[in-house]
Amino acid sequence: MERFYYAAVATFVLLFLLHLLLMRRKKQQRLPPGPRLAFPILGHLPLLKKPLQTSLADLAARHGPVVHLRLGGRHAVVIGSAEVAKETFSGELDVAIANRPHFPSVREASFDYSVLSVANYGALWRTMRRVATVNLLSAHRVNLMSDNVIAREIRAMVRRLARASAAAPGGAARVELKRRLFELSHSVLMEIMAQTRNTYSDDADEDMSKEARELKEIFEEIIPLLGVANLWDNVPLLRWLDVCGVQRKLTDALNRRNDFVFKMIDAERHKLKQLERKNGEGDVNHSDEKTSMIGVMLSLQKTEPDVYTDTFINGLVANLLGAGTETTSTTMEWAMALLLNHPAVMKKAQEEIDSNVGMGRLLDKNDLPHLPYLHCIINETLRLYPALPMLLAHESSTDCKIHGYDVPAGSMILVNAYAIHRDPAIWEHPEEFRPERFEHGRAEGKFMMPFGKGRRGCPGENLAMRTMGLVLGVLLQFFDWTRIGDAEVDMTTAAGNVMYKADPLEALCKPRANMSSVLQKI
Ligand code: HEM
Repeated sequence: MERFYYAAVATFVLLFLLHLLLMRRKKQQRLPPGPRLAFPILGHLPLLKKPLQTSLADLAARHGPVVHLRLGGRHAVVIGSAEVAKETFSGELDVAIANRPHFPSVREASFDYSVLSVANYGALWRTMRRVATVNLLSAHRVNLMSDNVIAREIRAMVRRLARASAAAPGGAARVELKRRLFELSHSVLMEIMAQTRNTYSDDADEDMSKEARELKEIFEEIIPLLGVANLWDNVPLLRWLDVCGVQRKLTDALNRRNDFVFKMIDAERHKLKQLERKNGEGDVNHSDEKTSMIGVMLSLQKTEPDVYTDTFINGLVANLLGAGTETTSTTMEWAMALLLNHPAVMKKAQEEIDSNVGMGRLLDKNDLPHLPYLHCIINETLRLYPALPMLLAHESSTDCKIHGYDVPAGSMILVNAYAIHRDPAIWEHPEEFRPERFEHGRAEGKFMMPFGKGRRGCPGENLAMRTMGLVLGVLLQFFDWTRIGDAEVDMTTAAGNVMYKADPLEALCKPRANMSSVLQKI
């Protein structure tokens, strides 16, 4: 009994000393400044308004370029200036903040955090990143894809728009640009992943292959559920009670997504086997333009089956489709909205295309380097409306220092790209759409980060820039676009991780008179 008594006292004293040590360490820490008022359990969460990027920009205006918050039980550090962002994404600090925060809803959607965009910095992430950047999204593969997969989808879109215009009164069709651009981006990525149009010999005039449409519908179910699940990420009670059956619905939709992608992998495997039987195994080139991304990964599976499992392939396919579709289509939607509100800019871009490409053929990838003004329009759109205004959240794996402040291990790092791109100290008239600010290298040295920076920066930048250049270029080359009615397009942003336009964009589209002969041939 006496022994038990001494052991209990010793444990108590030890715990007390440990507590004192931790408190002392905490006092010694120099955390970044932040709001004093914090709520029990929720911390500063109730102070954050939507959209998050403007609410956090307001906090930065009060507390400075590095702000400390408590979000639920986590430390969070918000970076709001180009200078601090540059420092954060370089050298050792870039490594120290290269993890991703883990949330229960993300775990459900990501095979236990084993997909590229949410995996922690480590061996698995490195393998996925290498496969994505070297084998799937490299400049070489993007070049190969531009002439076939991407060009084919763009031609189909031009044909559909021309038909819709021909059938419309006055030859000008009312077009839901948001939906069209989303479907085009999704379809391009689906074709890159699995070439479903070829496999299932769909009518090339259909908006999307049967598979692309089905997967799009599953994604459309999952995304709002993840939005609702954000709440239970911070309030576990809601998760345990499974309010409104969100958990059940999410699990069901994710299972269907996984089954669907596994079926796509099987179909691609079957296609490759047939090809190998026909041509002899050694004679099938897995890196040519005809091989889909799934095909490339299946060839890697042959040499390293333990690494490139079907689950690995499934995770990467779902991740790239999810990460690439909304971002690319939303950026193009913003670009078209800006052009509709600035007809002189649209005209200047059309004149550039007419004089460099001519009127006898469809613009292609080789024309893009000769269309600098189009490039300026895309850059200016990315500056004003970065699709991921807060990037993706990072997490520090060790204690580190940002801008002289202590950042404890496990802190969430949020970077306000939206605020950085609109900093009046760097950009003249930052709220205005002025593509000319990028002309003749005028913006050289000015810091922008629409694709993030450092190790976790976007691996799809090449593909996104190529797709956006080709799609916007062709839309301007073939059609005149006008607003519906006299009012300016409303540029209000919706709340969310992706910066959507609150009102889906619609416009009137009419084939340009001098392009009719080329239109017949497409
Ligand atoms: C305009 C289009 C796009 C924009 C603005 C964009 C932007 C971004 C940003 C800001 C990040 C986060 C960077 C960070 O956390 O520091 C990111 C990550 C990522 N993006 Fe993109 N992206 C675009 C298109 C694409 C495309 C087409 C793909 C692939 C098909 C893609 C795949 C990814 C992946 C896999 C990640 C996670 C990388 C990692 O965690 O290592 N993105 N993107």
